[in-house]
Amino acid sequence: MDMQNRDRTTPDVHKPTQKHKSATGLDVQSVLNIQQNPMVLIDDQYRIIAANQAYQEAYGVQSDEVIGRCCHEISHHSPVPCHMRGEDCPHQAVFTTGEAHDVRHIHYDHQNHAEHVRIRGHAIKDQDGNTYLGEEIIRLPHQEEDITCGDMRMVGRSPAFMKCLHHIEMAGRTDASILLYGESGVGKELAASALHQFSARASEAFITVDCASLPETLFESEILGHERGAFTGCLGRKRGLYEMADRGTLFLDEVGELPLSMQAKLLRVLETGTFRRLGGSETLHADVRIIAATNRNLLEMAGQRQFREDLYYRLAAITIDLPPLRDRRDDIAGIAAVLLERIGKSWGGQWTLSKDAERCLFAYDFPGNVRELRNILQKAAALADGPVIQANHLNFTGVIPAFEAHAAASPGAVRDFGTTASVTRGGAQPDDLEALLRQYQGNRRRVAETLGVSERTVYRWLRRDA
Ligand SMILES: Nc1ncnc2c1ncn2[C@@H]1O[C@H](COP(=O)(O)OP(=O)(O)OP(=O)(O)O)[C@@H](O)[C@H]1O
Repeated sequence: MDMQNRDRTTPDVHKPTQKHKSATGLDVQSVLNIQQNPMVLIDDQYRIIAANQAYQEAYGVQSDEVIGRCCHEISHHSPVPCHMRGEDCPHQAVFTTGEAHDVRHIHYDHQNHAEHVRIRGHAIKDQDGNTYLGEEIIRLPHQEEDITCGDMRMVGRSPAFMKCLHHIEMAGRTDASILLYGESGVGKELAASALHQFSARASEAFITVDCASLPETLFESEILGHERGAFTGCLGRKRGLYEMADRGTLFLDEVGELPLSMQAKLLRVLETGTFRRLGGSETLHADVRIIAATNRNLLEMAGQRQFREDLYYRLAAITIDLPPLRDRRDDIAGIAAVLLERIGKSWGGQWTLSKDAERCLFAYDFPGNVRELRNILQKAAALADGPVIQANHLNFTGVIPAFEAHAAASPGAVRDFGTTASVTRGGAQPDDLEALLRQYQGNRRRVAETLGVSERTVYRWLRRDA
């Protein structure tokens, strides 16, 4: 907290340490001091009752400067509790359920520097039965702030993203199957890789199966492998992707695109962990953790008999939703900066965004999410005649960014491409693919219908572009 700038009008509440001491017969301060991590005790009105020595040292404050102040004022510099700003609030959780609650937050120190922290909230009772929140704050080293997957970083600081990151971190530590939900380009593959990084399998293989582009005829040989001579033209023995993921993770991307016949075969393998290579007689076993991703509602598909319900439950022990970029606009500038850094490295240049360009991006709805942001930035960097990208370098291909739309009194207006877009049946990718995706809010099925091609073809075009 910025102690210099703190709100001096905050009511001077009772000094609860004394009250608490007499109720429990213990000196709360010295009990908290045993804890090596920063720790605070908070009452049901969000007021800090006590802060341990580690907390005072970490945040450069004296305990009498924080006692009686609201926790959200101190750690978030916010006049309202964090759940009112869309965050996962340990105070709300502990006082509602009485259960311990872990979250990942961004806190601000006394110099207003943001830092990533993990918070463990515990319910603590006094002798009169009153509940308090004991909050242990685990400060994350700088390098753990963004999750790194190879040379990629999962960037974001918005409440929605922090919530999602926390779920990824927690779920990653289990060995359960995980189903990632999210629109196209939202970062599902990156999240799958982060889940693997968090798991005990991190040093083993992470194998991706692109379910949308895997031809039905090759499913068995690709997933299960084959023996020499298993089919015409098959010269050697090959291990399948499932076997290659042994002791590691198999990521089933776009699992909703799997035809029913393949779903049955996949389920059989996942249920038993055993398989036979095509043309082989030996039963083999692999220990594989499954992560799957989709942008489709698999339960709805199950209702329409397009997806096997038993496979759904096998895949979705834990489900994690990845929020679309328009629901975490505060992340746009940070992600754009990282993407421009990446573009600069691979193209040998350096680009930044002008304030106007940043505002423009902030106002845009990004139906294609982070992938679309990356494409827009690539085009802008190519168009810019200097190191600064201006608003007029950003090409939104027919979609009016919300702030311009407000001026035009037609928010979110989209150019109507109708069904007359330059249709390509199966061959080269049509020029209007991106525009159609925007028009249909990333719904690839509708784009495919409009273009008269299969969803898989649309998917393949997108992958080629990625
Ligand atoms: N939080 C993020 N920070 C930085 N880059 C990101 C983030 N999320 C996604 N990206 C980048 O955006 C691009 C698209 O991400 P990714 O392929 O993981 O999306 P997806 O949801 O799997 O898409 P699809 O559904 O089309 O397969 C990638 O280049 C990825 O590195």
